[in-house]
Amino acid sequence: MHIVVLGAGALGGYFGLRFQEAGAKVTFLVREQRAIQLKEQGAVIHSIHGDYETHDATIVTDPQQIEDPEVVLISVKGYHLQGAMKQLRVLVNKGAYILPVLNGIEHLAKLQNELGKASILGGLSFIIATLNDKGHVEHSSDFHELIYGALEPEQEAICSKLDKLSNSANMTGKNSNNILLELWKKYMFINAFSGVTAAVDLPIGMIRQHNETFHIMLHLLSEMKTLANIYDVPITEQDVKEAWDKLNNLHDQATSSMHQDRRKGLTLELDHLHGGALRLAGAKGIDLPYTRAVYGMLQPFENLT
Ligand SMILES: NC(=O)C1=CN([C@@H]2O[C@H](COP(=O)(O)OP(=O)(O)OC[C@H]3O[C@@H](n4cnc5c(N)ncnc54)[C@H](OP(=O)(O)O)[C@@H]3O)[C@@H](O)[C@H]2O)C=CC1
Ligand SMILES: CC(C)(CO)C(=O)C(=O)O
Repeated sequence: MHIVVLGAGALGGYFGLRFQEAGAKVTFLVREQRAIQLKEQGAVIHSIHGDYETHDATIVTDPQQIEDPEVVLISVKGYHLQGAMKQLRVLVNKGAYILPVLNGIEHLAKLQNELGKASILGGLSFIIATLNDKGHVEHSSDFHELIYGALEPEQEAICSKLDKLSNSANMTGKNSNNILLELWKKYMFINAFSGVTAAVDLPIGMIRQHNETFHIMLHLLSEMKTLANIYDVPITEQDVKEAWDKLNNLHDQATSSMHQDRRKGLTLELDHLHGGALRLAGAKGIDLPYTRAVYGMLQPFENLT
């Protein structure tokens, strides 16, 4: 199977290399600086599930060079999605399906509108990974789950093929028959987890020691449930409870990619995540006060670079 990874950062680097390790053909479509770094430093995963390293990854900067792409795993940050659209269009025209694994929800409609519904699969991931100063992937969670699923019936065959590959790789793969619901559950979770960890600049363990602070996460979960329900996505109280249990059980040092970005002074995905939720709420005439407050607290840190 030929997988193209567009956005060979923490997430794309991790899953792309796991696919390569499992024997798939993988092409990393990157920008110039990242191409230089990957060629100089190698493509490397450090992980509690086993390290992997290669110095002969296929790295290209021009999508025209890619032949017979089957699935494009796109793992850029929300604020870079529009900039990648031209490259994606070239790959769709060559017959590829697009598997976005960004957090959030707004990107799905954007991709479907620009590239057509038939080409866009649903996808998300549970993993805690970041790039170190050599551009190597540092994976620190015991989970490394990639979830994908058909948004249109004719996409089921490619999802099955991807599932077979994922299940032979060093990762947890899941072919979901309700990927939209999974996406919204993840969106609910991430807005609570990333919002508070990034706003107070602390990992989950310290937050749990302060009841009032920790409970802001519960309010955020609840607002995201309300929003999902307004959009006819049947997130239940049980789903909120499961997300809350998860927040209670993460290891003390666990934190969000948005918080890691804040620590590094990088641009935050704030507009894509919390901003997106506020836009969706506004379109239905409701407000999300906790989400708005977290959004306001994080805005000064959104674009420091
Ligand atoms: N990291 C994590 O643990 C998790 C992240 N996520 C989500 O996954 C998504 C990606 O996050 P993450 O991997 O952490 O982000 P990173 O910043 O580590 O990686 C994003 C990569 O995208 C590249 N990129 C941006 N635009 C383009 C382009 N036009 N062409 C080629 N490459 C491009 C960047 O390259 P360049 O170096 O050129 O800027 C960068 O390497 C986000 O939506 C995040 O919320 C979800 C679950 C967990
Ligand atoms: C919550 C987590 C760590 C799960 O994958 C995540 O998606 C993120 O921080 O971006």
